[in-house]
Amino acid sequence: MADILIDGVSKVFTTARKRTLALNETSLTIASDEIVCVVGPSGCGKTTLLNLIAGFIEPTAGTISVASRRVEGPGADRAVVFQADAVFPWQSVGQNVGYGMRMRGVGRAERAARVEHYLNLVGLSDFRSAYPKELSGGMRKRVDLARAYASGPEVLLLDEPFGALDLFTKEAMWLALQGVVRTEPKTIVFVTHDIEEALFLGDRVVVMTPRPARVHSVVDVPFGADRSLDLRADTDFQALRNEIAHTLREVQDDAA
Ligand SMILES: Nc1ncnc2c1ncn2[C@@H]1O[C@H](COP(=O)(O)OP(=O)(O)OP(=O)(O)O)[C@@H](O)[C@H]1O
Repeated sequence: MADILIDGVSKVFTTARKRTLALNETSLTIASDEIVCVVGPSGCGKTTLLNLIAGFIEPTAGTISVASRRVEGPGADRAVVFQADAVFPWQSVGQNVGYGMRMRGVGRAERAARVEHYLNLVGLSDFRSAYPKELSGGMRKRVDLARAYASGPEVLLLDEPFGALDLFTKEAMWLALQGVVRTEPKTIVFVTHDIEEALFLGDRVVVMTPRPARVHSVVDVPFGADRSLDLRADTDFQALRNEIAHTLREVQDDAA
């Protein structure tokens, strides 16, 4: 059970020149194995929220707990995937996926089995010995995903992981992620600018206000676990997309 409790969290960044209130008393509860997608105006504080859950930075006020343990720094229970590839170019795909396990001292045989398992899950079994420069952007993203999974976290934190991919590759990644999550559910917080991506992947979509960010509203996504790309043509899907786009325009206008 890895639920996430974000309780009254504020974050102030202070530099020599200015003080920025990035998050303002934000509260949100995310259930174990739930996928919550976070959308909001650019610069509102979405990455800040993810970095706080990851434990890369500390809240100025409030607390975050994962599986009832207070977050006080990074931990093996949480893995992060960013937009930029995090693969090591000097390591093969298999070595990249096994990296976290090697660091934790997982034995060679178990490591090899788990690398195989996760490469299979993301459809990269044939590329175990390839090097990242031999892969497409989408394939490198699959390596990132397999590596995050293989490190054995309870929570996955994804910060616009598919933001740099073309539409077709992105769609393939939606299906790949959906497949992996179906096989091995995780608690996932997924930050994106793409409303369709949020609706396609999420159990709930959280709409943030402009900076300083708070949760503006939470949309329940009613499309079940097995979603095909055709879902986007569904009138209910389009109605929800329009509703979220409208809300985002509204919160931006209110702040202007
Ligand atoms: N380390 C930092 N030091 C100072 N200010 C920061 C720092 N990190 C973030 N900020 C500020 O906090 C605010 C929120 O930034 P954040 O990256 O969380 O927004 P975002 O919603 O993820 O943006 P985008 O959608 O453009 O990726 C911004 O005004 C940013 O300049």
